[in-house]
Amino acid sequence: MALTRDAVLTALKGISDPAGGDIVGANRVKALNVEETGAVRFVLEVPGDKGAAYGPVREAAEAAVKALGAEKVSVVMTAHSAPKPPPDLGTGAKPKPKGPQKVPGIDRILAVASGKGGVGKSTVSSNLACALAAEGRRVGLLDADVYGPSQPRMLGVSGRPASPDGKTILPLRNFGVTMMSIGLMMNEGQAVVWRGPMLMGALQQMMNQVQWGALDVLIVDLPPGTGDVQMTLSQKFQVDGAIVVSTPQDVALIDARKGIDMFTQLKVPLIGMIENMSTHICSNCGHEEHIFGHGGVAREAEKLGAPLLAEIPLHLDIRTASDGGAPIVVSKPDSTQAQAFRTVARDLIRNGHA
Ligand SMILES: Nc1ncnc2c1ncn2[C@@H]1O[C@H](COP(=O)(O)OP(=O)(O)OP(=O)(O)O)[C@@H](O)[C@H]1O
Repeated sequence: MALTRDAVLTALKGISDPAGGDIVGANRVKALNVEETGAVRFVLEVPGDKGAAYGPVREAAEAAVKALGAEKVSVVMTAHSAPKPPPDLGTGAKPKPKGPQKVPGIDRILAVASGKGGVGKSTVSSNLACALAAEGRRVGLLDADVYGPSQPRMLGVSGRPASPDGKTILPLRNFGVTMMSIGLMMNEGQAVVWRGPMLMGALQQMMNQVQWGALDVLIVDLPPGTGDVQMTLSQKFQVDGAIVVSTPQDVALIDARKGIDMFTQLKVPLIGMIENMSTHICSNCGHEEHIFGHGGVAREAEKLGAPLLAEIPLHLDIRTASDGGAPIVVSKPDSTQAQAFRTVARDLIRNGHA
C-alpha cells in the first residue's frame, strides 16, 4: 500500500484506545505529517493522568505505520490535562462578569439619541434633565456628544471640573442637575479628532471616574448617528432605555430608524420617540405652520410600536433659553413649550424610567 496520509490514518484506526474506541476516533492523533522520503511523524495526545497506559499504544502505532513501509516513524507523546481554574491569589476578588455593567450609585441610565445632527437632541436632554430635577429626582446629565458638546452652554456652566485627588473628577451642578461634559475637558473652540479607542477611554472615564453621587437617573446625551460612543455605552454599561429624537422630515426619520435598529441590536429597550421642531407658532402673531412637516415621527413610532412621547413645537423661546444658559423648563416653566418637556418627565417617572 502506498504511504499516504489516508493509509496511515486507516492503519492507526486499527489501534484501540484504552478509554474506548480507536485512537483516531478518540482524537489522540495530532499533527500527522507524511513526508515523501517515507518518514512519518505525529503527536499522540494522551490524557495527563493516564500516560502509562498509552506506552503500549505508542509502540503499536509505530509498528502499524512501519508495516505500511515507512522508513522512519516518530511518535511524540504529549499529556493533555484539563484546563485548571485560575490560581486563587487570595485576594477574595471574584472574576468580573462580562457584558454591560451597572455604574455604582446610578439607578438607571437613559440614552437620548438621534440619527441626524441638529435635530434638538441636546435641547431635549437638558430640558428633560431639568424637568426631572424639578420633580425631585436626583438627575445626572452626561454630555457624550464628543463632536459638538453643548450642555455646558445650555446649562450655563463653565470652567474646568476639579480633580482634587487626580483620580476622580468632580462634576458641575446647576438647576438641580449634576453635569459632566466632554466639552469641559477641552479648550473652547478646539477641534477634536477622536478615534475609537480614545472615545471608549473618554466615555469610560466619564462614567466611572466622575463622582456622580447617588442618582435616580443619568441621562446620556449621545452624539448623532450610530458610532463608537453608542456601541461602547451600550456594551459596557447597562442602559435601561433609549429615547430617539427626530424632526418630522423624511431625511431625519431615515437616520432615526437606523438609530432605533442599532439599539434593538444592542438590546437597549426603546422607551419612545420625540418629534422636535414639530409645529411652529409665530412668536409675533401666533400663526401656526409646519415648517418641517408634522406627524412623521408619530407615524414612524406607530409603525415600530414605540410610544410617541411628545411633539415639541419649534419656538424661538426654546432656542433663546438654551443659548442663554437656562433651558426653557427653568427660565419659563409655565410656558406651553416647557409643559411639553415637563409632561414627558412626569411620564418617565410614572413608568419607572426615571
Ligand atoms: N424646539 C425647538 N425650537 C427652537 N429651537 C430649537 C428647538 N430644538 C432645538 N432648537 C435649536 O436648534 C439648535 C440645535 O439643537 P441641539 O443642539 O439641541 O441639536 P442636537 O441634535 O443636539 O445637535 P448636535 O447634533 O449638534 O448635537 C440649537 O440652537 C437649539 O437651540
